[in-house]
Amino acid sequence: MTPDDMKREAARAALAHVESGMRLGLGHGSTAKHFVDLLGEKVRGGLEVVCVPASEFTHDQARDLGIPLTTLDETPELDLAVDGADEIGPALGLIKGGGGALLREKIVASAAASMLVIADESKVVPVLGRFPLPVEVIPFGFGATRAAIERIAAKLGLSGELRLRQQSDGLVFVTDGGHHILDCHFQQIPDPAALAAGLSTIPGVVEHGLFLGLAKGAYVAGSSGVRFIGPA
Ligand SMILES: O=C[C@H](O)[C@H](O)[C@H](O)COP(=O)(O)O
Repeated sequence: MTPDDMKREAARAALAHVESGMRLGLGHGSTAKHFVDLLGEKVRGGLEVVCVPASEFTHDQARDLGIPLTTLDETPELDLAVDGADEIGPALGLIKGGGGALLREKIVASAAASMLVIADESKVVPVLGRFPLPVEVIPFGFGATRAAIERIAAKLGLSGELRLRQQSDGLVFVTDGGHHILDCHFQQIPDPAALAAGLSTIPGVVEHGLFLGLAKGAYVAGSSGVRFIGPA
């Protein structure tokens, strides 16, 4: 099985939680894309759901598949959000935002009664932080915001490069919300809750990619099949 096959199998497992009448949040990324594809097949077969996509990309994919869409303005409460992750750590703590969609993903996940993560086995880690933590920042005051993040990190004993995300053409990456992303190469984040609390005090930080206490379970696919990680 290729890593892409594994992602699809994890997505298929999560699909078993979807019932007619549900209001769903759809995440972003290569694993979430499989979920949306499979959901589209179910919708063509008669499943009735309404969905809030967490990115413009997912919106267009779902629309093209004929999946009924809504917004959090029309439908402020969702039953279930299904999304990928860049890392799955202890207690289902996550790093997300590798694809730049962390802000809308967190808004969508927070509006849902439950969030399920879908991933291949490579995403499961003993300590978060090997994947650079994406922090979404307002362009105004960028230098001051960056310095504030470094100070908060240093207080927690964290160091490493804070890299402004760029596209492959060298232009600065801009999120769907019009913000920039600083990828923080901390390597290890032993106390994610303390870092999340610190980052939330910085005015120029819109949101960060630490998803703590949001996921209720994860379907993780490896070469020997799919396993479920539940709450500790
Ligand atoms: O911003 C992107 C999201 O948080 C993705 O869910 C995350 O990066 C995982 O993406 P993938 O499924 O492509 O590994």
